[in-house]
Amino acid sequence: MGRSRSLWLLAAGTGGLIVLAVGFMFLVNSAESTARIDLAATMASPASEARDFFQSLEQIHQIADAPCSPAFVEKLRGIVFSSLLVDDAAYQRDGKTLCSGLGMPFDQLQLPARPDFVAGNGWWVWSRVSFGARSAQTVTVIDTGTFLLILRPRDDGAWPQRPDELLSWLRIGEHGRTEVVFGTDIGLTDAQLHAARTRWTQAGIVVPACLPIGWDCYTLLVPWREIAEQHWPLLAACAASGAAGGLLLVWLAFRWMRWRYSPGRQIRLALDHNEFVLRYQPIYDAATGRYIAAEALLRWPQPDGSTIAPDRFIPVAEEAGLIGAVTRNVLRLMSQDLGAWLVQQRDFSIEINVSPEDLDDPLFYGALDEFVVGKGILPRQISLEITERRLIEANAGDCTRRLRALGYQVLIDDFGTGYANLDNLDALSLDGVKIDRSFTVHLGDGSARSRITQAMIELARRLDLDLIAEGVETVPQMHNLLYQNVTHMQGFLFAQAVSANELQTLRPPAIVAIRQMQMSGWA
Ligand SMILES: Nc1nc2c(ncn2[C@@H]2O[C@@H]3COP(=O)(O)O[C@H]4[C@@H](O)[C@H](n5cnc6c(=O)[nH]c(N)nc65)O[C@@H]4COP(=O)(O)O[C@H]3[C@H]2O)c(=O)[nH]1
Repeated sequence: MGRSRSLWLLAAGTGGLIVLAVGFMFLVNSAESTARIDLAATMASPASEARDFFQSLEQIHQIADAPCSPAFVEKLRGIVFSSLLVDDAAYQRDGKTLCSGLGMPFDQLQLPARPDFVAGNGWWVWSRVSFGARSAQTVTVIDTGTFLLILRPRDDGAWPQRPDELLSWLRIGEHGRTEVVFGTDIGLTDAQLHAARTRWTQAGIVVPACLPIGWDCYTLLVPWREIAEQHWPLLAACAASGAAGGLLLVWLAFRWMRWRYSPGRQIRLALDHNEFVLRYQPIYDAATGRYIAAEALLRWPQPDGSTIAPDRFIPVAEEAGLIGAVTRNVLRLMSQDLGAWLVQQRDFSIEINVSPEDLDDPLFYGALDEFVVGKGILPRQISLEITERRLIEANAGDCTRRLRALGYQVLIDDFGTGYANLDNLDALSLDGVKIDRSFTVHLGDGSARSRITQAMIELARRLDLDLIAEGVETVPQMHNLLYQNVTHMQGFLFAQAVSANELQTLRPPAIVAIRQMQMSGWA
């Protein structure tokens, strides 16, 4: 996945979550403001009722006429008429009602002997009192000592029964101050209320609201269900985008983890940290009795002292598109290790494994210029080995011709394992072939493979190709090769892959020297 695509997906995922968060904040905000408006509206009604009540009471107290005189009753009636809350008011002395604004028969009031409760200033309050004659209607009666006031029942008929409930609607303060308190407080402290901070609880959003000076603060619980019901389309959209964003991010995180710990990335890091090293396996020329070349073989040392073989990481590098970088790294290491030495040893060459992808990669040609020509190494001192099957698949004739024109040698690696026929080999323009170990191992054992090897050697010779036998492990194998005039050999019989320093001081093993003497008769 491309980097810019990942960034887009990351942005989309984060965007989804932001939409969810913003949408959710919006919902909460809207629920909050709705709740505050509701609160204010709910407050306004009992507050105005309370104000109306006290205003009426004050006006009654201010009537200067003689109690129950026609003028007094006239004024009382006027006050009662203009009040929304007070149904009637009566003057009483020594527990007896003497007159009332509307002339209501107060003796028909069925007031129980004990009031429902006594307010802070000593007023007696009866709630849900009914008239004897009109029992259907219930009212609240407040006895202030001098006056009796009949309060109209609320529209919803919900006059509370208990003093604390009544107080929750209409509290008569000690100094005549009107306070309205709702019973919705669900456990906020005064400090919390005054900070007016919205709280999220399991049940819903708790919205605190305080009325202007002198008024108490209230809380209102807006249940989640209510919020969801009111804003479900927005909620659904937010939830969908949030879920999509979340999934996208989880998926991206998963991909990132896979990338982070992928073998491809480990190889990239190993290249960046210069962790790879080269070992060189010498190639022996039985005709001259000397090592004439060496194959550069990559190794990946691990912190625990072990080494990862190229068979394991080269295919991964190819799959991850890193083989070009690996090959350039090999060229760099080789020129570092042996550049100066190769300038002294003009007859010695190094074989480098390259991948068909390298052949039309301009960076590869740049690396050849930099690490071969640029270090004074002659191009003919470098042989480029390409696996037979891959070379045919890549149809790389033009590239091999170009490389040979530049002076490099081109060899087919693992010859015999692919399907090169005469035409292929001719079209590829090669310098030589390396007989694969799987054939060398059967040399001289009379098997079909052994006969095929003979045929391959014949074929290469007819095409005038150099021959190198890989994987020579035993003296009979060496004999057999010499018998067939194959003199260039590579294998554990001669040497394993060694460091650059060891390569420069390596002597052919004794067994080879002895056999070489015998061989000189056959060659
Ligand atoms: N049993 C046995 N094995 C022998 C004998 N003589 C040589 N070998 C092993 O055979 C392999 C020869 O290299 P290859 O065929 O090019 O096969 C190489 C080559 O295809 C690839 N490779 C190694 N280095 C590079 C590199 O730098 N670039 C690329 N693209 N491929 C590389 O990895 C393969 C394996 O490399 P190595 O593990 O180093 O294994 C080497 C070498 O150690 C022998 O007598 N007996």
